[in-house]
Amino acid sequence: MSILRIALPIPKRQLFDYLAVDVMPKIGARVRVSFGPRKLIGVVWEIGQESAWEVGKLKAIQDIIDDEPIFDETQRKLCTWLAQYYKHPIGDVVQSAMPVALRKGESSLPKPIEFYSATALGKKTELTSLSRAPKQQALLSELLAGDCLKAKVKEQFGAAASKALIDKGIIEVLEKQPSSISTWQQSLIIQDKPNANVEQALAISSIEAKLSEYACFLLDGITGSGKTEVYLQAIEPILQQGKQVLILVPEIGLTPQTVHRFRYRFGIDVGVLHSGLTNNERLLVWQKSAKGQLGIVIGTRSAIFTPMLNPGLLIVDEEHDASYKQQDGLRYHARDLAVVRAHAEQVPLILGSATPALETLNNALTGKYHHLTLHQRAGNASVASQQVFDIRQQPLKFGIAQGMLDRMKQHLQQGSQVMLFINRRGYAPALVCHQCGFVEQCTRCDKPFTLHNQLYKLQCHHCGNAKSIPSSCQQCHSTELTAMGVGTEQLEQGLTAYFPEFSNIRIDSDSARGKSKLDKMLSSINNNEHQILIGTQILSKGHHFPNVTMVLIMDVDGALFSADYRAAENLAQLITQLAGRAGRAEKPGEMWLQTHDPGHPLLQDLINNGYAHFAKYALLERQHGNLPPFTYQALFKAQALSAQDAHSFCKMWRSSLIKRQGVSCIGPIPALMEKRQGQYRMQLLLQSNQRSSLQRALGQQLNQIETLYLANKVRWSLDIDPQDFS
Ligand SMILES: Nc1ncnc2c1ncn2[C@@H]1O[C@H](COP(=O)(O)OP(=O)(O)OP(=O)(O)O)[C@@H](O)[C@H]1O
Ligand SMILES: [Zn+2]
Repeated sequence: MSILRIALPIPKRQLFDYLAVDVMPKIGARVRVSFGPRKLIGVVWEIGQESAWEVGKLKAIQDIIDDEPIFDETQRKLCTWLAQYYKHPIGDVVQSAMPVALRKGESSLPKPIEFYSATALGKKTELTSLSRAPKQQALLSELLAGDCLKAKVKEQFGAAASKALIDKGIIEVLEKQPSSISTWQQSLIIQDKPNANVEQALAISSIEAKLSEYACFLLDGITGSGKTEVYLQAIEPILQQGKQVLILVPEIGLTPQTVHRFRYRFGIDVGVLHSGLTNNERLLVWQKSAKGQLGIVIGTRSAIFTPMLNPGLLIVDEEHDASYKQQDGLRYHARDLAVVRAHAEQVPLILGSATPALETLNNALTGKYHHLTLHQRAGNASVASQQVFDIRQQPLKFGIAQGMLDRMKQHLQQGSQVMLFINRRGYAPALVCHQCGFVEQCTRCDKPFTLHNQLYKLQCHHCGNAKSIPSSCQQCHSTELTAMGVGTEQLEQGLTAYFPEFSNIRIDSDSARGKSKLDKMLSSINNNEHQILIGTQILSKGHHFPNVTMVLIMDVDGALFSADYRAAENLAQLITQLAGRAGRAEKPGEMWLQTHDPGHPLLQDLINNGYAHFAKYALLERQHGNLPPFTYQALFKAQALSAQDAHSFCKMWRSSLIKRQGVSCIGPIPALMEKRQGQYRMQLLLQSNQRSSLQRALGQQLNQIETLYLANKVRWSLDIDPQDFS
């Protein structure tokens, strides 16, 4: 008898056996089953002849949702790899790989697509009669030239204009079946393609030589060197063959400008996937891509799961970016999964960055990846100069030294924009009592509260805990409470008063909440509406602001003394990316870095010799220190209300590990952030020179972990290739 092995959304590392009724579902299709008192949606993962359970007691599935598989063979391979490599329950992996709408049981078949069309009345309507409603007039004029997608109309003309015309009976909504829509292959064009420079041309031809097989390229090009142009020209022959391209970008790099560049060059619709979409919008891109109806799909991390009928090429832009690693649940790295996927699909993969991750760079230097380099800025731009500014013993105004304010003034007066980077949002990182020195702390995390003057609140940036600003000190009751340190809000306030003639804009996760808000802010910068740009990480990468000539990094000294071995790499990437925002067009640019430690070897090396030089030495250091990428790590984390419980749990787990030669285990030790949200956090770090030994040591014993004493008091997780030790 055939047994269906089904991946169910249950946190167990196993498949569940069921029987079919009448019709056999296909492997990779969704089915509904009852599981205890619950009804669940699962995916048929295997069909076998035997079961470890008594066949007579197996339940039959309730019904079949998909006639055709929604997971093809490659996707199933990827999920199986993810479950094995990250030691994660297969059912949960399969859930992560599916759009939310499919998890909920929605049909996987595309819905009819809605269009606006001019009615008979509309066709007779004079455009001039709408001259007092310019948006309606423009919309009707567009529709008189041909029908238009509902979503596109909403984006271009707004919902009000279309509603008004519908109410007047001038336009109507029509439905068409997706199959009747012309394919993108027919509308493919090549528009405004610049001539590649020599380095770009070399990179493009190396990629073109491997278009029909697996090959991984590191496109290692300095900021502004025209990596995106290399992607565009490398994609061209792929699209001309009718094949599809999947492009991953970091969370903060997916701007309308990026999408526009691809859409404009090829004149085709581009599928876009990001966290701001509704479940149905996501599903639609997924369906279209699976049916081959999209030539290009661009998206953030989870877009790596998008199925493609005719895959041709994968690209991971800014491959070093931390947002590619998921930090909860299935802790996968989308860049690494892209390598596995490219291999499974036998297509090439391009990893692009001005500041490659040391892992990736090592793979390129050892010949595992093809190393393509771009050393020069594209067009007429020159590389920005980089300097440190010694702020020891200098009075600071809202965190800035006078010398730097003078420098800013020169740039501003020449009509350029100046960008300031500060990694602390809010008004000030702490509120201190001037009398007794007491610092207001979050009791759940034992860390200082950040002062937010605009919200009139103290907020914990680790757990979100907030309270109103106290009027007196808890300890000595003095009312002299002072803000210590500088955050984005204070900087904005200070600069507004100091440079009243120039407009400034603050971009951080407080001010730019919501996708469209950030997009608006970015275009207002490009329109030169603001001269001073103040921002956190959000401003650091991927943006092309041609008029920025000076970048000032306020303070990164904290990162120079971090306990995390990746801190140096991350800091070097941040500084290089920030410097890369200056002087991207005709006007030359400069980057200044304020520091109390101007002679610090890392800063000196970076500034004098550049990222590539820094990275080579950092790799040597990692090698001597026996650290990744020369060793492989897994981090076991446990947290509980009592530090003792978390500690004991780690110890128990440690003793259950399969002893293997060459695998070391450090801990239990407290996490870098020992307490968070009222929970004490302990860690065990496993390390080995061989990936396979580490994988084997982790073995199967995770299955038994739930049976450990304390399992109900401790929350635990396992992070393979951890990036974050906090
Ligand atoms: N061959 C070329 N000729 C003329 N202009 C070019 C060429 N290649 C790229 N450019 C222009 O140079 C600018 C920078 O290119 P692009 O954005 O592709 O660089 P990038 O390497 O992706 O940048 P970053 O990594 O800093 O985000 C863009 O305005 C682009 O249009
Ligand atoms: Zn907190």
